[in-house]
Amino acid sequence: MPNRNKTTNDNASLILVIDDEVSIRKTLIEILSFEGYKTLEAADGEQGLKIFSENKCDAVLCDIKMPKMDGMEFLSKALEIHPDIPIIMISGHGTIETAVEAVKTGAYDFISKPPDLNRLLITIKNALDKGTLVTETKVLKKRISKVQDIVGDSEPILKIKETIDKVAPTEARVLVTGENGVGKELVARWLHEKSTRNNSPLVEVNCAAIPTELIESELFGHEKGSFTSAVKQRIGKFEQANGGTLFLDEIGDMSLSAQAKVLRALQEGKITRVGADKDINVDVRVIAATNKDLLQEVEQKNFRLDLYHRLSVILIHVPSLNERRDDIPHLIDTFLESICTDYGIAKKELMPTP
Ligand SMILES: Nc1ncnc2c1ncn2[C@@H]1O[C@H](COP(=O)(O)OP(=O)(O)OP(=O)(O)O)[C@@H](O)[C@H]1O
Repeated sequence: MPNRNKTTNDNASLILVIDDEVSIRKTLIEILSFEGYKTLEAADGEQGLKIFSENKCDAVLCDIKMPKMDGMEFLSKALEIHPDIPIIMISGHGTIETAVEAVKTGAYDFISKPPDLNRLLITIKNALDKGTLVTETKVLKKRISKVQDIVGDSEPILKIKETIDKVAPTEARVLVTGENGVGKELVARWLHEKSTRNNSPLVEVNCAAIPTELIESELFGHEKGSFTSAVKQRIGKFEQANGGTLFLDEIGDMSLSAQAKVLRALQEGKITRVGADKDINVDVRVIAATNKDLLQEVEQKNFRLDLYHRLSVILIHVPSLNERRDDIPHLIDTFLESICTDYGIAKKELMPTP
């Protein structure tokens, strides 16, 4: 259990103190607790490593000379588990050179024994600030990073990647089919990313999520006053995607009247805002996706055959995981790693149930 001081709050940073000298360890714990930090303690590197790997520490203070596992060994093992958690070495007489070596290996800094209070607290504060910055940078990088990889090396996935590489740079429209969650949107994103349109926007419309009466205005925009709630002029998704790619997700759920207008936009490269009398030229590549069997929808007169032909110049079917079970371990591994990175914890391993 972490030691708690009455000024400690739940958001306080957790610091692990590893030192075999009880008096030094207790003093450090007392100072840190007094400053409002949460603390954990260990009497040697081995115990320290166990605690380190089981808890989400924010920083570590680690002595160099210790029984069982010394500070240097702890450092290299801890860096393998959590390379971003700052580790501050505590060096006694005769271990300064080793402490310098530790910093070269990856320790954040070192302080000398007996620790000077101000130097100790400043070093800890700087280390914690650095740790926070590293985590924030990682999260931000991930957020702005390009499209997530399509994970999997099953035959169908390799074939899909090959098709993406081949058709992305062309202007061909693509219809992506497959069950919910199989990665259709990911395929659409890669088609855009690898196209010459990738400096222009990829605009996404979930056709199933928009009420039928609003879909036309959503896609083509409207003029002020064209219907009761049209209080100002609005640009539609086709115009927003001009020069780029429009991803029409769940196209099988689009109303027949909207389908007719989308067909015209595809045939003529022109759209008309709802309530307007003039056409606007648009240069948009359309990628559509559906979990429905569109040809069956055509038979049932829910989907226009001419639109189907326009959209399905290239067909990419993404099979369900049930049909490509070999990809499951890769996906688990990827998601586990991504979640653990987000939470700043060591990567967990999943074992099959015995
Ligand atoms: N092969 C894959 N590699 C990596 N991530 C994947 C893969 N397949 C699916 N995902 C992830 O699963 C989630 C669902 O994928 P996505 O939205 O692309 O599926 P979808 O087929 O478009 O789903 P829906 O039919 O519900 O719109 C996303 O977070 C996506 O990144």
